[in-house]
This record gives sequence, C-alpha cells and structure tokens, in this order.
Amino acid sequence: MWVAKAGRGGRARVTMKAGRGQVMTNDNWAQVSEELKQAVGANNHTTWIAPLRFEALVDGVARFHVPTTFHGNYVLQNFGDQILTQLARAGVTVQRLIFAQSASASAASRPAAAQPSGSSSGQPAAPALISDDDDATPSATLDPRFTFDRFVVGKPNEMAHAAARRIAEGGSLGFNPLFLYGGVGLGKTHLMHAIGHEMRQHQPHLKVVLTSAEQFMYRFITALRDKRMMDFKQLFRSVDVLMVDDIQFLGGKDSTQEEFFHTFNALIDAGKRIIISADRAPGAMKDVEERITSRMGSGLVVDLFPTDFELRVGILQAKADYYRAQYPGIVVQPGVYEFLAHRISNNVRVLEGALTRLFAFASLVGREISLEMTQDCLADILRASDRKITVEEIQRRVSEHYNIRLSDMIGPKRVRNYARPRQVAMYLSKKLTSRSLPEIGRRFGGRDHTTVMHGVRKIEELKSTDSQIADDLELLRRALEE
Ligand SMILES: Nc1ncnc2c1ncn2[C@@H]1O[C@H](COP(=O)(O)OP(=O)(O)OP(=O)(O)O)[C@@H](O)[C@H]1O
Repeated sequence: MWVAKAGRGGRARVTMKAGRGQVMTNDNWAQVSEELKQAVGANNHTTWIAPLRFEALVDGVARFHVPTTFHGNYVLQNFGDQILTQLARAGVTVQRLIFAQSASASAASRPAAAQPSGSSSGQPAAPALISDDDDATPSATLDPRFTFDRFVVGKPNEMAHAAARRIAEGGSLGFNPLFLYGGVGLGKTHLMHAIGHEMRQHQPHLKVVLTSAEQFMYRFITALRDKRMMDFKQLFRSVDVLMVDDIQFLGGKDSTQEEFFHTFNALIDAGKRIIISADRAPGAMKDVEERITSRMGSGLVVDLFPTDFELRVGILQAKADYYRAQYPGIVVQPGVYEFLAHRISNNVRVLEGALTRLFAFASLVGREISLEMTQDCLADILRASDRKITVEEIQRRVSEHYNIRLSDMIGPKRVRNYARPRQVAMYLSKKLTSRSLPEIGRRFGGRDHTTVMHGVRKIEELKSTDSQIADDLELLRRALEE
C-alpha cells in the first residue's frame, strides 16, 4: 500500500531519531546553523540558511522546510556539502538532505504544475514515503521533482523513457526486469521516481518499493544483526514492484548479492516487476557473480546515452520555465541556453546546478540573464567543465604518482601507504570536480561521505604543514589540468 507520510513534529520542538540511533533537535540545528555562519558568510547565512526550518531526521534523511522550492534547490546545490559537514561535526550522521515546502506553504505559493503528483491535502507535499511502516519497511522518499512531466525526452534517452512509461502504465509486459544503465546524472534515478509517482497515482493498491542498493544492504545487515531475517525476506518478497537504484554498489558484497539474488528470483517467479539501475551494463559489473548479472540482463536492458546538444538545450528550457514560474520577472537573453549546452556537456546535474545559480543570482541583483553574467557567475563551473576531470582520472593519476595499484587505493585496506594517497585523491576529487561528498564516497568503494570529508580535511591540514604533500598536490593538479 502507498501511504504518504504525514508531517511529523511541528515548528516548536522536533526531536527525531536517526537510523543510526542519533537524535537531532531544533536546538542542535540552531547550533549547527550558527556554525554555518562562519562557513558560508553572514550574507549567505541570512539569505539562505536562516530561513531553513528543521523538520525531521529519519533513516539518515534530514528534512527541512524551505520558503520556496527554488530556495531549497539553491541551498542543496550550493551549501549541501557544508551543511553535511557541520552536521557531522555536531555528531549527527546524515546521508541525505531534503528541502521541501510544507503542505500549507506549497499549496499557497506553488504553481499547479509544480505540485508533486499524488500529494494530497493535509500531507506534506514532499517527500512521501512509499511504505506504511518506517522502521520495518524498505522505503524511499519520492522526489517531487522527478516526474515524467519534468523529464525531457530526446534521442539519447527515448528508449529508457518509453520503457519506464510502459512499466508505469501497468498491464502485461513483454519483459522483466527492466535494467537501466548509463553514466552519471543522465536521469536513471529520475525515471525510477517517475515510475513511483505514476504508480502511486494510478495504481495505489500496488506495493511499490524504491530503494538504493546501499539501503538494501544496510537493511540486510541490520536484519542479520537483529535476527530478523524472516521479516526482511517477507518484506522484500511481498512487494508488487521492486526498484533498486545503483545496483553496481553490490560489487564485492557477496552475502548481500546472494540475498538480492534470492529476492530477485522469488519476485520474478511470482510475476512481480523489477526495475534496476546501474552505471554500467550487466555484463560490465565488477565483482558481481555472473549468475546474478546474467539474470539481471535477462529482461530489457536499456542504455541511457550521454546527452546531445539538442537534449541539453531542451532540458535547460524546461527547467528555466519552471524557475520562471516562481520568479516571473527574470528574462533570459537569447543565446544563453545554447552557450550553456555547448560548454557544459557532462551530466545534467551540473547543467541544473548552473541554471539554479544563474536564476538565484539574477533574482538577487534584479538583472536579466545575459551571456556576460553567465560567464562571470559560472566561471568555476565552466572551467571545471572545460577540463572534464573525472574522479576516475584523478584516482588513476594519484595511484600512478604514488606507485600503488588502483584497486588498493579504492579497496578497504587502511594501511598508510594506501590511506594517504586515497585521501589525496579524495581531496583532489572534491576540489577539481563538481561531485558531492556522497558521490565521491561511492566512487571510492562505496565509502560514507563522512570518510571523504575526513580525508579532505586531513589533506587540507597537511597541505600547510607537510611540504611533500604540498608538492605532490601541486604536481598532480598541474598534470590533471593539462
Ligand atoms: N532528461 C532529463 N530531463 C530533465 N531532467 C533530467 C533529465 N536527465 C537528468 N535530469 C536531471 O538531472 C539530475 C540527475 O539525474 P539522476 O539523479 O536521475 O541521474 P542518475 O542517472 O541517477 O545519476 P547517478 O548515477 O549519478 O545518480 C536530476 O536532477 C534529474 O532531474
């Protein structure tokens, strides 16, 4: 059953228990917010951080009320990492931040098109949990932005979009499972959430579960530890539709793979639908057993290709329409979208970040978005995009520089010979790419964002005390930027 989760706590005092047994209160948040003032500067703090209202922390997801969706997007893009860092310093481990309007605020101020599908009055507009019991049920928050309406279709993604739509409509399918794969930020997660929204609206009787492979593993380990495996099996095997994001995360996690394999088979045998996403094709998955990859590839396998110029322009126009609905006065001069689509050719997330920043800036200074403003305001993003440095490239260069194997740098060993180069690579990934801390962690063998944060801070410290490290960083940076 789909149950939109009612807003919890209030404005007065909220105390929430995180998945790992931590508690965050309004007072904690007030303190963290105060510390953020130093990190982001007083002006940014007044404009962007002070209006945030902490609502809840559940299963590692911290939710904040924001005055507008735009405000939330801007904070997430520009201060998300700093907020995670300060929370971690305060001893609260948060995996994900969600900024959303509460039901009353969103109903009053949001244009109809921007309402998340399936939201009902009296419930928070976002996020909705697709489960009826937080503690026991594998659940994911549906991102209200990730609907089919807001997914722009072009040649590179038309097949993936059609397959996702087909599943969302229900009825008999000629394929099962659907395996979506493609590079970062190309819309895999967006499509899964869109399926979720559609099903919640049109087939509310179905039990639909959307989870990440990481969350699946976490639940599995917890069930093992608490001796509640029967409950775990029962939960996952009683669903009508199972969607698992980023399945490549299971690489090397043998017991979780085994459990996933059994769940998978049980659901397929029972005629239930499965949708899986990954950053690579089933056959290219590393450290995942062959019997599992071949089973995952036995339905429809669809590749999301890198965006082309036309699709990028389309996405920019669609997103700008959405921003304009919130900030009606803002004018975008001709050529801006084409310029951005030309210069930022990597993932859509970067493109979105660029546009969010442009609109925020234009609304603050009250000017039209011109080519000149675009170049000034996005200088760092444009530079990073020109260089096209990837985390993988950084890892390769750093492992060569320190003469260690790439697998050792990414792997679990903690000896200093590997740990220090790993931290250097994490530091450079943070500085030279637009990846967030959790994204970097994922590329370093699925490490937590707090580990990355620690690594980045460590190198930051050493840079000023250890001349060898400072030289290494300089050499590596120059080599990467060549
Ligand atoms: N075709 C599209 N139309 C509109 N928005 C898109 C499209 N493709 C991607 N996006 C947006 O780009 C961002 C990244 O997309 P998403 O998270 O779905 O990527 P992903 O393929 O799951 O990448 P990752 O593996 O890094 O998580 C999201 O905000 C999403 O809404």
